[in-house]
Amino acid sequence: MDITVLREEITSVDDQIIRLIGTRQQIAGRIARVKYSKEAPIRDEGRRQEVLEHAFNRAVEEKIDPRSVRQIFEILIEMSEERQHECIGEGDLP
Ligand SMILES: C=C(O[C@@H]1C=C(C(=O)O)C=C[C@H]1O)C(=O)O
Repeated sequence: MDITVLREEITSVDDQIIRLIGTRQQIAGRIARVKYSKEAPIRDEGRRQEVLEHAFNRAVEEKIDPRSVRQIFEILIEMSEERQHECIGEGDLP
């Protein structure tokens, strides 16, 4: 198999991952508005742990390194909390 074709496959998967991250961020923005209307804090430690545990367990099932997957999800959660702060006008991104 030609490496160029395989790299095109990887690029296609990367594009899907980025699109899904965008979708996750949009949903986070909608959650921010619900929290704002209820005066609830953006960070929910219990839910964070639930998301991280779910990602870890799914990675185990998929036979991919669960610790690395967990790290990726820690970054995704940070990004979504940042987005939520932006949505309710508390962000500090430039
Ligand atoms: C999206 C939420 O807000 C925050 C972000 C989370 C996430 O990105 O998965 C999880 C918990 C919260 O700290 C939520 O509360 O569900």
